[in-house]
Amino acid sequence: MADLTEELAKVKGEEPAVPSKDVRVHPDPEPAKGPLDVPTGTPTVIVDDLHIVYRVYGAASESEKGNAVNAFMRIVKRQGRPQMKEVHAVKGVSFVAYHGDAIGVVGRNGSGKSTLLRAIAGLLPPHSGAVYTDGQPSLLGVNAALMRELTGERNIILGCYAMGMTPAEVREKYQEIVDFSGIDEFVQLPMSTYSSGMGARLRFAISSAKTHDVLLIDEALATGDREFRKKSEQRIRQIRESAGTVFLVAHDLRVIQQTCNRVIWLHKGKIKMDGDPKEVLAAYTKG
Ligand SMILES: Nc1ncnc2c1ncn2[C@@H]1O[C@H](COP(=O)(O)OP(=O)(O)OP(=O)(O)O)[C@@H](O)[C@H]1O
Repeated sequence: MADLTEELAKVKGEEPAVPSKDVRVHPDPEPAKGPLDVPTGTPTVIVDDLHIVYRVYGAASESEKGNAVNAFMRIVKRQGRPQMKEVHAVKGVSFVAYHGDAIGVVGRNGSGKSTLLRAIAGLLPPHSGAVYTDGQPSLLGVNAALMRELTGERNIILGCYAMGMTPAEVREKYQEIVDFSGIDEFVQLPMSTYSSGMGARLRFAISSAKTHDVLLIDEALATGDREFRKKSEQRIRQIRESAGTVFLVAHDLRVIQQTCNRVIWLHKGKIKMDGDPKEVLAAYTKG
């Protein structure tokens, strides 16, 4: 900890302030009734007829895929492979998320879940349509991008700064992050020595140490063990209770069932179902 204090003092050049609490003001006047009540607050995320299209340059089009004649003709005609392929990953998705919502996003591989989350985080521009958010959305694993060659300790400090915390807040949260991640003495070692599960746990611990308006979690809990999953679910509930909004992509439907009050089922880039977790997950598992 002495190391950390020095680090902080060096960076800021100031005396530690009284630990500050993360004070947030929400326009939602309605108090949360309980951890799993369906909220009726004000919207935090509005997705309006969103379309996301990836452009892949140099990709083979359907008609020339694996076709030796086409490849030969291209060589004869001295054509390179200038084709541009478009992947229409999200096709006209619309929904509104509210304060206190924890929304599970399910769907088969390639159905557009990660693309949707990245678009809500503002990392992908809409081809058409729009995403409106109240507050800063944070995509877990990107906003707190960690550096493999640095120690866990330094990554915690940098990750917290990257999320906009003050030195006082970093100092206040540091031990809690280490304890939550369960990486113990590994915190002093470079992240390159961590297992993927340890890295994922540290990322989740850092990202969720801050109260987020909109927290987007993409499969980040998948590599954790049972105990860590339980802790993470508890943490997600806390975020919900403080009236943040959580989006959770997970292939493990139990995690979604236990954490979310609403589920969106994406199928080939479109919403197939949006509603109560029990109903949506029952329909999804049926086929
Ligand atoms: N960077 C990219 N460039 C081109 N196409 C992409 C890119 N990322 C994703 N895609 C395509 O967009 C579609 C949706 O992908 P996406 O990763 O959002 O699906 P997903 O539901 O999250 O899948 P998974 O469950 O496998 O993680 C897929 O057809 C995928 O091939």
